[in-house]
Amino acid sequence: MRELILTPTYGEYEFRWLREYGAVYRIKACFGETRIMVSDPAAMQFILMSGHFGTGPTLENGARLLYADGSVFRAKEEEHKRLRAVLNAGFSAGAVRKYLPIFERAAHSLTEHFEHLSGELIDVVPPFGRATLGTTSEAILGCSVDDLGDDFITNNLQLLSLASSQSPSGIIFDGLSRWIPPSIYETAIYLPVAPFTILRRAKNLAYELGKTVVEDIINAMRQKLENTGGFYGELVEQYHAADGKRTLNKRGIIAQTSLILIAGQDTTANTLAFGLVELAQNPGLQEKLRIEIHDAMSNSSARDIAYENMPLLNAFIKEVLRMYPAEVFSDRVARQDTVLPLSEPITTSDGKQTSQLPVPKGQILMFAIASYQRLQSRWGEDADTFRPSRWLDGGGVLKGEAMGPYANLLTFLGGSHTCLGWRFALLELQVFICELVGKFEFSLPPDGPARCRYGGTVLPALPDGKKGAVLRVKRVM
Ligand code: HEM
Repeated sequence: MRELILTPTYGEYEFRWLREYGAVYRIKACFGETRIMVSDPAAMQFILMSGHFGTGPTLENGARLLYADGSVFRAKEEEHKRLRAVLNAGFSAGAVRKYLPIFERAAHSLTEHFEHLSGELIDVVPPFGRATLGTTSEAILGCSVDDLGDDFITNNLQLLSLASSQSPSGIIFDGLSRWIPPSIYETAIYLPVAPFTILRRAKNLAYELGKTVVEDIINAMRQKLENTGGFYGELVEQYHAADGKRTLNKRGIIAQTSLILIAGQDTTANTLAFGLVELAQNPGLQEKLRIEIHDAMSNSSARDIAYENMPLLNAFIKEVLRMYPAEVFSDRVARQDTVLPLSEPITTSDGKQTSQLPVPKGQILMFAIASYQRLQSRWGEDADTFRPSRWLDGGGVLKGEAMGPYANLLTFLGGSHTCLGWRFALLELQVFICELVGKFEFSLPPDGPARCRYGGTVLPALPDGKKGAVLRVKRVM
């Protein structure tokens, strides 16, 4: 686990193990436990779709500390299906398209921020994080990032910094936590130590925010005032109009707040930052993309840009999502004795070849998304190279069965817990990239590009290891 998580650059060992041992192999975890790293496509599909696997202890415990009971992430089986059915309405293609003005306003604010600093070196990660927090909050809760209040923003920054810190003791605590009963684990949040104080406060602030938003919407409805409550406004209206079966009550709506704000923030902001770092390393690609953006803008008003008809933009986004999946791995646990089907046979430790791997109940697997997205059998010999043109010339993509909701990638997972906000993130990335690359040139700082390191998700890191990506930003239009 140390080699997997604590390396200065993410994947130093993992991608070597992938080439050496293939798409299924064992790694050592804490206290003698062995986990199975899985990036074989057939096995991953089975893990997602068979119902034989549940979320593993790391993800489950993390969610207990971060997200409210009643949030869609923590819900299981029928309750999860019910919540998804209600929440999907705010994240469908049509719903997300309605958020376009919100994304555009946020993109313009970034332009205003950057143009004052034109020619300077800027850490782009903090403004991106604030922008993505703002779009989610405006689209879903109907309130701007300023409405969230100083306490919320301060705690949000502390929370993200906490999530991005990794240490050997953290790995040991995680290994131990497997044996701690959930009820006891949940009370850990009341321990008087700094990390738990931040987590406790984050949960409380999100609850208070959700409660205020929902109560304001209800009051506005009573007074027959305009409902400006974003998707929460629609949910409250639905609840009052319907019999309650396919809707969420006040408590159910409030419970989604911490999850939705966190899930949509750093994931999207870091993806954007990684994308710009790649462009800064490849000025030719950056210029080609800028030309495509200027062409699209000159042929239509900003509001009518057909983002889906911009081949290089979309190839670029797919390649960023392939190389920098926020959730590089995720733990899963076998709910029963089962057998994993494999796309390619493996050689077991006793020298036998097999296309099926028996997995006993309780075994923890590492669902290795980053490795899957570097499989040479699926993406070609140059799977480790950032090359957006692979999506244009058709070489090295779409081999084998369909995976995930988008572009055969597992960046947004797949199966019943597929990222609720994947269309939201995609349109937001399209809008932000068009605005920023259309107007600014991004180049590298003297000390080179940000690294990619693990901190709960993968994140861009400065030479001292802190989260950040410094770029020289120069206005070009
Ligand atoms: C590039 C950006 C994003 C990436 C890479 C991403 C990735 C993911 C992944 C991998 C999961 C599954 C986690 C697991 O079960 O192991 C997930 C779940 C989720 N995501 Fe995203 N996400 C992104 C943006 C967003 C946005 C913008 C939102 C909302 C505004 C969002 C909301 C959610 C929610 C609510 C879930 C839980 C779904 C469920 O359990 O049914 N995500 N995301």
